[in-house]
Amino acid sequence: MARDSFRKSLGYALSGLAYALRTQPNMRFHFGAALVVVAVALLLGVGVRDFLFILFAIILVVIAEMFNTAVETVVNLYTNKYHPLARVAKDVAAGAVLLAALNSMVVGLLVFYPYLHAFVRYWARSLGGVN
Ligand SMILES: Nc1ncnc2c1ncn2[C@@H]1O[C@H](COP(=O)(O)OP(=O)(O)OP(=O)(O)O)[C@@H](O)[C@H]1O
Repeated sequence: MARDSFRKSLGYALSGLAYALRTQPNMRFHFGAALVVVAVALLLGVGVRDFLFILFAIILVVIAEMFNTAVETVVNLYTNKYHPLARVAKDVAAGAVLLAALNSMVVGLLVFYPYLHAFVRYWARSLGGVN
């Protein structure tokens, strides 16, 4: 019984995730960017802690985007006419996505900077440039 109910809930949750991916171009962009970032992190061999920071930042953006989609959907269900509160709800939800995205950029810069710096120095040195 409990297992059936868990399976059903999991199905609903996965269909919510699939809906967001299918209908939200931003969500697809976040997923694409996340794949690239994870691939670069693996290529550079970042440490486990740094990898976790990156993972948390990525997941935070995806979660914010999904709540944004949920808020937009509920607002659209309620009204398709202009309403100042509808604007506030959508703008606040969009603001959450923006914050999560800015956070992921800062995390990415802080985590990747030493690796990219070392990488650039290595190539510069092997090309006989900067020491
Ligand atoms: N019913 C409404 N009343 C008032 N303002 C609205 C309403 N619907 C949307 N807006 C304003 O338009 C902006 C964009 O709304 P919209 O629903 O197109 O979101 P979006 O971010 O473009 O959606 P998507 O993620 O699907 O691209 C909102 O952030 C809000 O400022």
